[in-house]
Amino acid sequence: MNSDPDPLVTFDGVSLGYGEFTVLRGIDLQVMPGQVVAMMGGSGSGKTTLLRAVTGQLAAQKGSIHVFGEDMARLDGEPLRAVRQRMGVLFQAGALFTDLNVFENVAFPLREHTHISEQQILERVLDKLQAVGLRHAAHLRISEISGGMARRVALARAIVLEPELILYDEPFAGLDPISLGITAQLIRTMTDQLGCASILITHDVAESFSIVDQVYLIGQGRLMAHGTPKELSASQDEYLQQFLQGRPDGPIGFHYPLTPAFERWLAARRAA
Ligand SMILES: Nc1ncnc2c1ncn2[C@@H]1O[C@H](COP(=O)(O)OP(=O)(O)OP(=O)(O)O)[C@@H](O)[C@H]1O
Repeated sequence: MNSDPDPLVTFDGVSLGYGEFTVLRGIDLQVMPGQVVAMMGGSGSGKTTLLRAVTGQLAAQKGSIHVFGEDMARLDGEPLRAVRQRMGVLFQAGALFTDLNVFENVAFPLREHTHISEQQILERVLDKLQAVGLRHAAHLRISEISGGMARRVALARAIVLEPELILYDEPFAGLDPISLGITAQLIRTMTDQLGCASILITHDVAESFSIVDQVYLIGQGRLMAHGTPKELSASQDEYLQQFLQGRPDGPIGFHYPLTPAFERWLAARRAA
């Protein structure tokens, strides 16, 4: 009997981009149940683009993407919605509803997507708020909580449907060192408690390396490195070391790449 679990996400030779612009080429990756995986790379390297491909907002230009065993290129309408419902997504801004209190914000997906009773909603929401340390803040208005607390409410909302996969877009951005450490630990414990997998986009090497199982580093339009934090830290690769140490000079470029679209725009401007 083969007891290996199936991957939740598989990219096989994937190219991604917008129109004629290809951002990433030849991406192979796998996310297994129980794993926390970091997608890292410089600004504009394509991390958010990768996340959009996982949610099915962006189709592969080449190669194949499977999520929960489903070929994303073949899904739309109701089957695509069903796949998305198995994911929790935590966007950078968090986007809480300011006219609802903490409890109602977290209850929102349950009211939208399930038919469970008010009593069950109450228990489920309090349980998730407990997990992020905010059970006793359930009654507060969004204007009454801090930015760091708002992130945790957004996290509780992202997990309230008990997803099999959670996607985090820069969960550490703008957090003070303590909130940052708490958020990182929460991502790890949420993943372990729910038995799901988590993918996080981040620039934060120290914090993410302390909690993730796998790191994918993208740059120069491709996958530059992949491995455990320990493997990557031990690598002698110049690009990787520049990224990990945050050095300004090295093979990582600062300039946005030249594209035919820019050349056409400039030619038109000059001709005007
Ligand atoms: N909707 C879009 N249409 C066209 N180009 C886009 C679109 N979204 C992103 N891009 C381009 O794709 C490239 C990758 O962008 P992406 O947002 O994935 O980068 P990122 O790694 O998440 O960056 P950052 O860390 O700065 O948020 C950039 O060059 C960007 O200009």
